[in-house]
Amino acid sequence: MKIYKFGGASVKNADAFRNLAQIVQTYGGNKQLLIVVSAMGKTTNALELVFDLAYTYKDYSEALQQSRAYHQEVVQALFPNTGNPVYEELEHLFSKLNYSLQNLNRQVGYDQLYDQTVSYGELLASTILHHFLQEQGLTNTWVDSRKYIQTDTTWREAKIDWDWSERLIKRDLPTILDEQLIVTQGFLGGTNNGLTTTLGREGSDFSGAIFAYCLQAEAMYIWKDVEGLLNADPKYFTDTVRYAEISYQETVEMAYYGASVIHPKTIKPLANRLIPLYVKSFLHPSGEGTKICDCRYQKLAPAYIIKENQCLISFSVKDFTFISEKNLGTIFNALSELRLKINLMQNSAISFSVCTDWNENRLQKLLQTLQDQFVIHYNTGLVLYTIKNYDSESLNKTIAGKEILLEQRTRTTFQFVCKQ
Ligand SMILES: Nc1ncnc2c1ncn2[C@@H]1O[C@H](COP(=O)(O)OP(=O)(O)O)[C@@H](O)[C@H]1O
Ligand SMILES: N[C@@H](CC(=O)OP(=O)(O)O)C(=O)O
Repeated sequence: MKIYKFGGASVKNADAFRNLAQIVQTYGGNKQLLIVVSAMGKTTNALELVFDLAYTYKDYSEALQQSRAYHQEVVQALFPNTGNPVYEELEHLFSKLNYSLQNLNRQVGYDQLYDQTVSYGELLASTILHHFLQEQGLTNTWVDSRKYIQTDTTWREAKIDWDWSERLIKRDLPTILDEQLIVTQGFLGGTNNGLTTTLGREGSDFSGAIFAYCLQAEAMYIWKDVEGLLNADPKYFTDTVRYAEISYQETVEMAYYGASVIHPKTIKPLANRLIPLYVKSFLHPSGEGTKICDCRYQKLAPAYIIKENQCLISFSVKDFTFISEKNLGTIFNALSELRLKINLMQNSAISFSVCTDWNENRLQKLLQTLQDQFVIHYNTGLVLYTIKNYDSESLNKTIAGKEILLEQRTRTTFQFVCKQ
């Protein structure tokens, strides 16, 4: 069996849904295929905004109505028969969402309520897709991924209970797949007492990999708006090269450094069971794409990765003693507690610097926690550049004209932080 994962761009409007159905029809077959779908377009961002307004007692009705109208417009274009059950299900989901926004139990905290809200994006998209494929003669079962991907309660970044999820998935899904397709949601998990969790932003690729791992799929395909895994993001670079084949290890490093085409957690479950991952274009589905697998090759074209919106924080001890392992332990603990991920770090005799994603709220908390022990300076509005498999040409071309605040290199990887 295979996994197909379609992200927000693949379901951003009615034509995108039609194109998706065509891909499933042509390449996917009518069984032994599990389809993971994300929220339509930028719906998750829109729901984040709705939730923020509701949580802070502001009027969210217009923002929610915009999202509702967006979904209604797509449904009206896809289902000329207004008697189709999708209409009622869409209304039901929006009523439930509105009800829960009106009755937020703020005592449980922001993050838990966030998950109960933004998860509607995937519930809506998968409901529409289920009915649309059904209409196209692609018989399928809508599966609630929250009942199968079991997690802890680390809201917004839930940790998977692999054994339990595998047992549940293996118990129910293969029998369905023997007969027909499955449509399910990316990004979502569930706790053992029935609450919704999310797996981290852009986490639908990871959901696909979880299903692939548990079902021991023969392959997973992620359908994107690019020709495959390229050596740079075409939004920033013009002369990109597609990798025809690339290793799990190389890909996981690219994703970790910030190549946003694949969620960093996607590779491990696939690599553990040697399941190949294909990155394919939903715009040119017959194109070769990229195969990510356990492979060896001579030399890859340099890969350029950009991570924007970075913050460089430096900690110095107050009494000119050296930065010790004990100091570092204190800093790491605080960063970990606040879920501030280190993208790059460097230490000197009396100071230690880290580059993290910019998050004002978390940074303020970090300052509160550590300012008694360290002198802390920070710069915001920065970019982290990484060149993997660099050579002098790629390096000189990239650093030209940039004001570098910090740089680091190994034999294969060159990284630097500079102003935006
Ligand atoms: N190395 C890369 N190769 C290809 N695309 C990349 C790369 N790095 C970043 N991207 C970006 O990833 C985007 C596709 O990923 P994403 O928008 O997350 O897809 P979706 O949300 O539809 O799953 C592309 O449009 C491209 O701009
Ligand atoms: N909809 C979620 C999950 C996701 O992975 O989306 P996409 O596959 O479109 O990146 C988000 O935007 O975070």
